[in-house]
Amino acid sequence: MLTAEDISISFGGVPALQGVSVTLERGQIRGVIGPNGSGKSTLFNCLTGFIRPDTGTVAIDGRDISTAAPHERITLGIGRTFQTPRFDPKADVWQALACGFYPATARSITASALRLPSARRAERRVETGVGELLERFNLTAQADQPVGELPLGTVRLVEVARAMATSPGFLLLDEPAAGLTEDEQQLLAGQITALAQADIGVLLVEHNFDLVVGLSDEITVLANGTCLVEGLPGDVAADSRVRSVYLGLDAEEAVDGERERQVWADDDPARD
Ligand SMILES: Nc1ncnc2c1ncn2[C@@H]1O[C@H](COP(=O)(O)OP(=O)(O)OP(=O)(O)O)[C@@H](O)[C@H]1O
Repeated sequence: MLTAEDISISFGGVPALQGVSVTLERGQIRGVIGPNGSGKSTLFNCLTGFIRPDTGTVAIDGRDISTAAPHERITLGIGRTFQTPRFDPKADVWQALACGFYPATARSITASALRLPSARRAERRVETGVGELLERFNLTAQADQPVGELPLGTVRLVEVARAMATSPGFLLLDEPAAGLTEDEQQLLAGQITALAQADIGVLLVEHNFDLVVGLSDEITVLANGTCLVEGLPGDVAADSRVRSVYLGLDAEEAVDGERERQVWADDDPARD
């Protein structure tokens, strides 16, 4: 289990997070939502090691990783994507995915230059791994296409696939649906569900409330740097505090909206 416990951090004396705790189990999808400035990205960055909280701990299966650097957390099993996908636009999909294997296959320049057996074995592992990712994420047809020429929905899939190169136990997605069309969101939702079915814990920091409600097993709602509500999607959607702080809906609208979402989720073959 990935846990963040009692995380607090201030910027210039202004609190961004105050005593926030979250857990993420393998196979679970946890949505993290909240208004702008509520602390979602800060929490994400504390989990991935880009920010060190003033107080609180981050742990995997009880092992404290609070002082581990971002690249160390990748090797410890935390994969991540970025709000704005980070790729060389000229790299093709195959090359973009191959980059994801770097933390696990780094060899010395000398070994590569001399074509030592260890370097050749590492190259073969990357080739096999990229082939598997292309297949798993239905990207084989785009393998030779430059990332910069792909639609945003496909780019985000490539990013998720790249994060899976290190076989993380936990995958943290930072606003993965931003800028996607409805169809692209559905495709992404199907892939996220499949990841959880493969026993990967997925943390979904996302503005798209409907997507989070449709996908998550549990939702954490942040407001003003604190955990406002945590619970099942239906309960969160109907919670009066969430409605007033986040949704701006009245009680009936929120409950009706949740019923509609439930029908949508039940009809969605991607969730089978
Ligand atoms: N590096 C920083 N320096 C100063 N203040 C920061 C920094 N990062 C975040 N903050 C502040 O911390 C608070 C939480 O910001 P954060 O970006 O975590 O919120 P968020 O919920 O992710 O917002 P959004 O939905 O707009 O991305 C905000 O008041 C923000 O201005």
